[in-house]
Amino acid sequence: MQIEPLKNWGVAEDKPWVISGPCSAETEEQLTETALALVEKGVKTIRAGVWKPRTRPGTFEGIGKDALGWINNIRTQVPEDVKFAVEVATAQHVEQALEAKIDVLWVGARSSVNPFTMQDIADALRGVDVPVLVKNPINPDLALWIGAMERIAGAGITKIGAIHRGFSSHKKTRFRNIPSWHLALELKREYPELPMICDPSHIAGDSALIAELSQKAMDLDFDGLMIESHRDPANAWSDAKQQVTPDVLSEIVEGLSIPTASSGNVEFNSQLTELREQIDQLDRELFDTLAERMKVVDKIGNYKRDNNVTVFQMRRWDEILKTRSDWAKELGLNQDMMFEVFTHIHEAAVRRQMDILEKKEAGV
Ligand SMILES: C=C(O[C@@H]1C=C(C(=O)O)C=C[C@H]1O)C(=O)O
Repeated sequence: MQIEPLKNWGVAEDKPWVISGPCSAETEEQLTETALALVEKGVKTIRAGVWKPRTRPGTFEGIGKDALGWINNIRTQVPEDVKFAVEVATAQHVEQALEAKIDVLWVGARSSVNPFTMQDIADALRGVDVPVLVKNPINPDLALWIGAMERIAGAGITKIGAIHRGFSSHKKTRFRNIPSWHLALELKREYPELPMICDPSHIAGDSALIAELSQKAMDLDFDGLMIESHRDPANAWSDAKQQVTPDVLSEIVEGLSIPTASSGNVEFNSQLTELREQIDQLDRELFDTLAERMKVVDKIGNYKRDNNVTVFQMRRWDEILKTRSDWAKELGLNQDMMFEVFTHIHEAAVRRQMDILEKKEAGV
């Protein structure tokens, strides 16, 4: 993918690039009042949901094309450098948004999940130069997210960015969509130039968590934030719980501490090098220990094979999870994290023992 660095997009002079505005454009008055209040607070990119993909039919599905006209009326009341962003989900949306000279388009999570939809959107974008932001698909599938962006890039768009809005999960957590930050970080590792925007509103589902998530995004070196705001969140026609007023939005942005990816401080850098050497040493020991553990797993595998005993041992596995969880607690480690680590280790152990068994079955 050929990706133009964010500094060349002409949208964000400072970090973070703040994109804010209502979940849905509801009335011209609501959109105008919200947008003008945001511009007054220094927001340079206003978002507005014009077409709304909703889970159930019969709920408000967006104003549609008329709202694009409202945006153009607002343009006459704000400085020229204020940009407008809308979500597009079909080729027709793209055509209408481009006709209305919308500055930034984004593709939502319910569209990026579908390669056919993405291809239709990409085909409609061929030959134009407009920034396109792609939200992660609803399920935690990094390849699908990358594939969605590749289709946009394939149409010749170079101003491509990713929006991390969290992932649907059956697990009940304090978030509406679980962040799984590691997927966004992995994307950044693969495409270092790719601008990364965090959407704390959809991760949170609750306006009270937005400040905390925005700070986390800054600490993880995200380039921007897309935050839903509304002049009167409690009476919003969609996503009422997660929208904030322009005043609160401004407080959140003002309250952020923006760390840089590196420091010019010599003392800091030498300390960092020393501590990283310690980490290298500890990781090496961790690997040595894991390799030792796998040798024991192999021995057990051989015994199981010779004695016709199943590889997977439920009771032992249960006991391991309980004791390791207690150890994690005792050592101040995150129990969920240790659960995940051990699940992977166990999976690898079972696979090794299965290989041993299969060799027997194949008569090796
Ligand atoms: C190593 C064994 O085999 C499997 C792997 C385990 C492990 O990695 O600790 C535990 C139980 C088994 O499902 C064993 O039975 O002890």
